[in-house]
Amino acid sequence: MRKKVIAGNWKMNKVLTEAEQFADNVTDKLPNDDNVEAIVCAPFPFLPSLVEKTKGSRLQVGAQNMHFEDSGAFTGEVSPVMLKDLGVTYVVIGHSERREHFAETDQTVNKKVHAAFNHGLTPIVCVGESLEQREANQTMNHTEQQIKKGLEGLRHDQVADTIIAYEPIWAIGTGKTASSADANEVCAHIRNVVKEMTSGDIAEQVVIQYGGSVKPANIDELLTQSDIDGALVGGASLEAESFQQLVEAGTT
Ligand SMILES: O=C[C@H](O)COP(=O)(O)O
Repeated sequence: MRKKVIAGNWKMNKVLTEAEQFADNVTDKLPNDDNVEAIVCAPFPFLPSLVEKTKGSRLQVGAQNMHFEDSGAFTGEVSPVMLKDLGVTYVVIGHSERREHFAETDQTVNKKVHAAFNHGLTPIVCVGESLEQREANQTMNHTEQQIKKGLEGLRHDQVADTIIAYEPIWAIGTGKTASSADANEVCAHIRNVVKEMTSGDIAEQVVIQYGGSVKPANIDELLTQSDIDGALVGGASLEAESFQQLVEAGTT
């Protein structure tokens, strides 16, 4: 059985004291269940403090982006070496907001995914279609291309360890969730693409999350779907109580 992975993506929210308060409220309340992984992907300035505060707890800490180079003249960027050195374990790569506002491409996603594995970080790779693409029936083809290009050149064991987040862009922060059946159909397609790229065994191991207006009220139904193994959650991950409820849902 694949474990459930519930990851909060705080995006550009909170100040340090709020981030620390969240950790203080959540760390000792998470379910003691190996079948669910709880991750919070926070802005860079909060990472050292969150890593410190979550030590020995079930809450893992992730970054929301990184550069693919180890070091160099890249003003304003953060490298995988820096994240690893801090004790960060996960990193979101290729979120649609980075693709839209910061010129992230499948090629940079691929370089970052390789860099993550080279430094012992687990990538959470985001894919998903726009409303226009969905209406033009391009959802399956678009997500397939994003997976093939984003994961190109990985060893099979690395593909197995990759977390894929399917996030239809039109469902992010809009309150519109894909129906659980529609979300599952795309996640199943993504698993099939992984199977074509690797093997049936590897495809069965890959964790595929759904993201887009997930909240405590709708997560149960999403997680009952055959190919949805967790959630990447923005807005509803910001409050400790709501995040905790989302993680609890992963235990059922
Ligand atoms: O990374 C998270 C997604 O962009 C979803 O955000 P949301 O839960 O606020 O819709």
